[in-house]
Amino acid sequence: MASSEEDGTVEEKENNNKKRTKSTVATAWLTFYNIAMTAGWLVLAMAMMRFYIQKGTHRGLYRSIARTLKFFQTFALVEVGHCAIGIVKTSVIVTGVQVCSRIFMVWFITNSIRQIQNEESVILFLVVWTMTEITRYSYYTFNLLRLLPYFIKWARYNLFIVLYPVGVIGELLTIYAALPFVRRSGMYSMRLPNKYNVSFDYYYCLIIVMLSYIPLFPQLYFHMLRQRRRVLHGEVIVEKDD
Ligand SMILES: CCCCCCCCCCCCC[C@@H](O)CC(=O)SCCNC(=O)CCNC(=O)[C@H](O)C(C)(C)COP(=O)(O)OP(=O)(O)OC[C@H]1O[C@@H](n2cnc3c(N)ncnc32)[C@H](O)[C@@H]1OP(=O)(O)O
Repeated sequence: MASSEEDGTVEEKENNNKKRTKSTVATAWLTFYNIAMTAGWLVLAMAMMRFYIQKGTHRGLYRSIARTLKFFQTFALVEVGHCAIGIVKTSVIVTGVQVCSRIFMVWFITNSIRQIQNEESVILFLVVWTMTEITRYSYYTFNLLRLLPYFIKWARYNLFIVLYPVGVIGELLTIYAALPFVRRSGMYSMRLPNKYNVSFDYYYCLIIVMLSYIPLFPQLYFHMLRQRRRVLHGEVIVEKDD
């Protein structure tokens, strides 16, 4: 009897130790990841400012930062993994929609269609994304290190109120500007007849993507408003599971 109780205690201790090791590894990884992402977006911010100060125009700005942007925005896919394995308490769906829509904007719109790279709307969403990500990743970093200054917390949970809709406007105007080029070039499209007997029109796909902002964006925005109430005003929010 005594020995089985002891066994139970040993097992519990082992489990607790395993959990502690896991959470130390997870915290170390997240700290490294968030520092790297803050640095990446700071590099982008500085590159954009330097370009604009030196050239006095936004023309050519996208090309000059394209590689760094593609790298850091694509690397954000790791965040979907963080949610999936449970090391951050965030919905896989909410994070997945946010990250995938950004990756789509970078790779399948801005990077693929040279003719729209100098649109003002591209600069609009780039500036907004950069401000958001510097704030967001530095918030996570300082939070993990338990050194969070109030102004970063305030910025994380207030700036999005304006930046989120402005970013969406920049993204939608960019996709809209891409439509005529996509229609004319027939890019990423498959017309019948072909050996797969499949037809796909990227032009209509982009229109569907634009329309999908109508149901999806409010969900992300209200999610952030709930997070804001929880973090800044201490409200207890019961979120539905994925
Ligand atoms: C394939 C084609 C797809 C086409 C789809 C088309 C539809 C698109 C509609 C979508 C439109 C999106 C537009 C968008 O791109 C525009 C912009 O971004 S504009 C710029 C403004 N943007 C923002 O402000 C972004 C706001 N969004 C986010 O912050 C995140 O993306 C979001 C996933 C929404 C964040 O939600 P989350 O639940 O993570 O909130 P919290 O930050 O409060 O975190 C909750 C807890 O998790 C901890 N956490 C999360 N991540 C980390 C991390 N990396 N390291 C450490 N800890 C982390 C966080 O600390 C919280 O923990 P605790 O509660 O303990 O404090």
